[in-house]
Amino acid sequence: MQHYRPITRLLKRAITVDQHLAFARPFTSLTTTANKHKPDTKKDTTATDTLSNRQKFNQIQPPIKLYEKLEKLGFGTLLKTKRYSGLHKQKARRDQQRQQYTERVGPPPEPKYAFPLLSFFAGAKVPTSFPPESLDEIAFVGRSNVGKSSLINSVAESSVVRTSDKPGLTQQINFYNVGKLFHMIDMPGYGFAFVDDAEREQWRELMETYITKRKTLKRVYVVLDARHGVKVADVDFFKMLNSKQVKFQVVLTKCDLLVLPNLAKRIVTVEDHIKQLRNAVKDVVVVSSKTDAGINQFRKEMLFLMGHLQPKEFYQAIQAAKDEKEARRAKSASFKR
Ligand SMILES: Nc1nc2c(ncn2[C@@H]2O[C@H](COP(=O)(O)OP(=O)(O)OP(=O)(O)O)[C@@H](O)[C@H]2O)c(=O)[nH]1
Ligand SMILES: [Mg+2]
Repeated sequence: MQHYRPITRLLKRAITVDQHLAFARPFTSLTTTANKHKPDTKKDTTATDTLSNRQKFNQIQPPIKLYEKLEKLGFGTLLKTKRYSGLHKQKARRDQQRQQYTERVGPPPEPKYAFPLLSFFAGAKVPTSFPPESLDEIAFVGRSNVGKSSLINSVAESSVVRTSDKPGLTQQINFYNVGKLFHMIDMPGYGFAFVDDAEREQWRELMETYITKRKTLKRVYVVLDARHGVKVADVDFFKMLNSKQVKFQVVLTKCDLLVLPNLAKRIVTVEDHIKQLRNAVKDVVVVSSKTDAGINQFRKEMLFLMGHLQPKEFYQAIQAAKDEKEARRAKSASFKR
């Protein structure tokens, strides 16, 4: 009889935790269909417990709003299949309402936001080589090979930052100057398996010192590969940032490699992970450095965060000047021919 006591206690705890989660979830989409029907029965808890992670992932029902946001950012469209017919009906209704609104007010023009020229100005392997604190800073961290360096290139429309398809390319903290507005910081990847323990510990200490001691650091972007989502190393890093009271936001990259429904489900799972962390920004950034989907919006958010977002007309004028220059060049090229 003594052997069964701890197990029963554990089971009871599992049930209360599951019930707590079911009620704490802000979206109905977060509850899997299994616990949606009967959230508070003992039988049902064991049914969800037996589901594999893949099955739980497949059962997530992201809200229509999320699909609409992703379509607008350029991550493809929802297939017109029977499976998504309910969502399509909801969408058609909302489209009609929106059309009526734009007929009255006119469509909102979204300019192309731009960063000034990106340049490398310092690299640090030890904390003593950090450059002096001057402009505000944004840092990009994440596991190796998730696409941190590519993301910096993409937002700055640059090729200054070195990238590679082999993990572990960035091995020091690199500081980049964005015009003379602010700095972007590229970090080595954490949880990298191919370096020895001593080196991994040295990188961890270096990153932790930078993140916790740097007064000019305004935001840490934790980059995740959208295909893999949150891994154990990421959870540890989230906890570290949260305990040190460092404000951070999750960026899902390589989103071009997922179909739209899976991308929406991935976002829901990531939001589920960070919702309890006080220092996490609840909005998840979704981008692809390859197709540039979501990059313009991300650029706008960063400019706003750094206090350098100009009125829309500023960017519209830059774009108009660029288009004019391009048209003139095309005209003279055709004339020469
Ligand atoms: N399809 C796709 N590939 C990407 C994207 N972003 C990065 N990659 C690829 O992912 C690989 C790794 O990119 P990096 O930017 O070097 O990754 P990192 O996180 O800086 O890696 P470490 O410096 O090793 O920590 C490269 O082959 C990139 O071309 C993306 O949005 N979509
Ligand atoms: Mg890198």
